[in-house]
Amino acid sequence: MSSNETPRGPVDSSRIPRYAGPATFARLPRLDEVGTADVAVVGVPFDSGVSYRPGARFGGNAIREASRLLRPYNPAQDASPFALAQVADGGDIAVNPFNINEAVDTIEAAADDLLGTGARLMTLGGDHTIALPLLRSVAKKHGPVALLHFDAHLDTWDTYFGAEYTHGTPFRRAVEEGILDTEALSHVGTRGPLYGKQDLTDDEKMGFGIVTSADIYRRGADEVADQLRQRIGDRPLYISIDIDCLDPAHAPGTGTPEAGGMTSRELLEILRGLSSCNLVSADVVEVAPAYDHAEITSVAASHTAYELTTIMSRQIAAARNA
Ligand SMILES: N=C(N)NCCCC(=O)O
Ligand SMILES: [Zn+2]
Ligand SMILES: [Zn+2]
Repeated sequence: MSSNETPRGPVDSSRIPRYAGPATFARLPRLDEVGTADVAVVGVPFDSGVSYRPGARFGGNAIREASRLLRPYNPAQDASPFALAQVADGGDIAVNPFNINEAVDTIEAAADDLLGTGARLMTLGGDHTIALPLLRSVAKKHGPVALLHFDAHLDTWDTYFGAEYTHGTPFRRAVEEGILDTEALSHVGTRGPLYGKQDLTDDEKMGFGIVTSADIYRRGADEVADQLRQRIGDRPLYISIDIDCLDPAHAPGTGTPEAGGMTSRELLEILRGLSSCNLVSADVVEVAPAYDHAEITSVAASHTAYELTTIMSRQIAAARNA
């Protein structure tokens, strides 16, 4: 979008019922309707990398359906994200469910194309495997990026059944490939049983800091966000949000649930506390609607993507006006 064009916003839900018509994220226009976008919301319906319950291939569309209720003004960040920048729904990246290596390459190539247009990516998964090709693509553009990884799990394990590309291994691969800025890597919301203490030792050696879900409970969202912001500084930042960072009470619809997680309120508040960070792209993954109830998980995921989109839109507008 050039500076003198007005972004095309969502369908007006006070005129056309919000439950009518096909779902795009937040009822935004499709990317092919606007040509190019500042923020492209894209689905990646891929879940061949999961170690337990499948179904995250349906996550993106469940998030789109749940996002019909989002409204255009975000009071928590005092911003109208879809007026500040052109946000559009880029549809789904069609990937091979039977060949993980090919799928990973397809995701990277599609992300290259979208980032090449100047858009930032707000990706809706899919399982966590997809973070690796997305990070590869982002790093081609920005160099090694800071990473905030919200998840119950470390996802820095080595292999499963000898497979390198799985939803439990993307961030180890990313560190090995040198595409992350190892001065600014954090897991947030970590909890639950591990394979052994070595998991933590290995993870620390890769450069990750850990904010556990218990830390968030004890210290509060504001203090945690302050600490994360200081660590990130003005580095280009990628945020990857595995919806299982939330307690199963707040996100039952996911493949590898762990008790004792943060609330959706805590997650949203931490994100709002990061609004000044240079967020270059983000993903929300691991929504598996078959295990969901009353859209609890997909509603939480839609609001999560909305906060992330708001952060990006505010920065795009600020840069444009600078
Ligand atoms: N990325 C997610 N959601 N889970 C990873 C769990 C890996 C395991 O089964 O040990
Ligand atoms: Zn997880
Ligand atoms: Zn994960």
